[in-house]
Amino acid sequence: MIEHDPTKDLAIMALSDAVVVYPGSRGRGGRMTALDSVSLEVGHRQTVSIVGESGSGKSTLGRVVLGLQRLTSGSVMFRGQQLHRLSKRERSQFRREVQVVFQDPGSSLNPRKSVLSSIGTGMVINGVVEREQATRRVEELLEIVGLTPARSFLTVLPDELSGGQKQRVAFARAISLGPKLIVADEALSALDASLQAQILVLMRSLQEQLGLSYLFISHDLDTVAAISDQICVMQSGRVVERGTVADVFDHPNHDYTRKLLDARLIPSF
Ligand SMILES: Nc1ncnc2c1ncn2[C@@H]1O[C@H](COP(=O)(O)OP(=O)(O)OP(=O)(O)O)[C@@H](O)[C@H]1O
Repeated sequence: MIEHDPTKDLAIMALSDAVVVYPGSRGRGGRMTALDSVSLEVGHRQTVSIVGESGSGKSTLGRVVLGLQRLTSGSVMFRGQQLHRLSKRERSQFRREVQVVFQDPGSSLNPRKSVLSSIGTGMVINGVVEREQATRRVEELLEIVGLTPARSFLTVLPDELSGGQKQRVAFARAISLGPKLIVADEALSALDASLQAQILVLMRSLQEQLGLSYLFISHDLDTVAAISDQICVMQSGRVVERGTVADVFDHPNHDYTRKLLDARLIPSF
């Protein structure tokens, strides 16, 4: 008989009335409420997108979910447990299971480290593979993210890769520790439209193959529409609208959402 695993029913990540107040906003003095009573859940194999203009609190939310920013009040739960109360063992599980891909892989990949080292070192340190198996496993990961022939990429340095290839390496590294959730913080924003489409295809395929969830942070409604199960629209630290792609695009309730939707119809020159 297959035993029921109760942790499977819990959201991977759940924020409840999350508030982050920065003590002084950069250079201007005074307090800045970057997150204001934000509640949201990311379920298994779900993509929840956070969209909003610059300064709306998206990256702060991403940092909270990654355990890099403490809440002023409210709670953040990882698999049903308060993030700041995890035991040492649970915290290391959290660090493996929640990964991030940033906008600029050029800055998150060490320019002096080969692709093999960038991906393999973390796996060996975290005990995911033995050192002797690392090369073979990195080759498998490179194949999964579409960098083939994988062997030809092992000794390559980040500067020798195109923007799209760097982002594929960033995803290979993110999946190397067996994550449940990837925070993609403007992960497509530095790419042109055709590369964005390719990375979106990759993200969906990784989601299907590995059962991943995504917290997808973006200012671009078009990429958000292509991948989301749920969209949260943020303004001034608050979630002002949430719903499926159809809800938000076809029946926006909030003026700010309508403004974002209208803005994307204006061609940029
Ligand atoms: N460490 C900090 N100290 C003080 N204020 C901060 C800090 N980090 C962010 N802020 C402020 O908090 C607000 C939210 O910032 P945040 O970076 O989360 O927004 P964002 O939507 O991700 O914007 P962007 O897309 O420009 O990164 C902004 O007004 C920002 O200036």
